[in-house]
Amino acid sequence: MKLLLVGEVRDGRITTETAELFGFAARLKAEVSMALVGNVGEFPAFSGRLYRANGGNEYDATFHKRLVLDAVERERPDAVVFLHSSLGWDIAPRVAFAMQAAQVSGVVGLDDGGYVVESCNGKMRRTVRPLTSRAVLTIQPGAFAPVATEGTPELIAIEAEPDSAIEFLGCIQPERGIDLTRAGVIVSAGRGLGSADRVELVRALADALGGEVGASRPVVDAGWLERARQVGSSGQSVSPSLYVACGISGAIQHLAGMKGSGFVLAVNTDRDAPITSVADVLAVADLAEFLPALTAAIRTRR
Ligand SMILES: Cc1cc2nc3c(=O)[nH]c(=O)nc-3n(C[C@H](O)[C@H](O)[C@H](O)COP(=O)(O)OP(=O)(O)OC[C@H]3O[C@@H](n4cnc5c(N)ncnc54)[C@H](O)[C@@H]3O)c2cc1C
Repeated sequence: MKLLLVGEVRDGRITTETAELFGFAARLKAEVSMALVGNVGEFPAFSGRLYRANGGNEYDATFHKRLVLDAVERERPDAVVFLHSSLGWDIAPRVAFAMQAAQVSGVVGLDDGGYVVESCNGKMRRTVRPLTSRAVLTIQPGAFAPVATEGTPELIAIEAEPDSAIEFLGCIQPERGIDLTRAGVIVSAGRGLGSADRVELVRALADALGGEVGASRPVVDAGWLERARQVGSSGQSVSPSLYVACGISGAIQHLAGMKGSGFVLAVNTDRDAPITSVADVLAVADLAEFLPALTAAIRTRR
């Protein structure tokens, strides 16, 4: 199987998630080439063809799509693989349409010759198989472990007319108010809290442990905590020595941001919640009872 991986460049560097594309390819034992758009100082180490275009630092869907299609034309892969990122989910359908190829979005696993994708907001999984001879895939960050690759790629320039219907006006930098990446202890709030006032239970435990408060995305979307506290693929990636997940199911997008944690305590009423796959200890309990009891026990020992 031949895969054309579409790497990503941010701030002049290849993103760390790009290595997960190689992890996906390794699981399929596929032959790989890569397309890369943007000015970078160094290239990924692998043996294969690297189709690259300088410029294109300001994202433009039409231009990027044409560059990827130029690489597709030259490489003729069985599948084009993007990350399921804001770039991937914008360009992949355009490339799939141009190739008249099936598209499978947000792949989290491989099963029996098919691709596993999540549905119902991560509560279910489906396995699908493209019926076209070629396919376009996006893979969920965090789903495939990055692999170390080596070698020197053969560089091939790709080109396209920068002919767009959209003018780039500027970027808004995200708020960088709260840096969870350096926290030694993080106590994170999940939707299982049930209501905004229960955030205080999480905050009290974080204070008792001398740690920071984190959150899953629904908690942030509900406005219970600031967006800068979100942990996960579209939030911060953290690696504290202790991570306490309170009422968090363990969706792959959340695990992507916290699986580098040292010791993981999960508090959940569901003993089969996916968070058990990364938890060192699972307390099967109602957090409304468990968190105050744990906080009080820690305070008495200090
Ligand atoms: C493109 C994309 C990017 C995303 N990025 C992120 C991201 O960066 N971070 C992120 O977190 N999510 C992200 N998500 C959302 C993600 O898919 C999940 O929907 C989300 O992580 C679920 O949050 P949760 O675990 O808090 O809620 P749920 O999945 O609803 O889980 C709630 C948990 O609480 C437990 N529970 C309920 N009541 C109690 C109680 N009283 N006591 C104890 N436990 C209880 C339940 O058993 C359940 O396991 C993203 C989704 C997409 C599509």
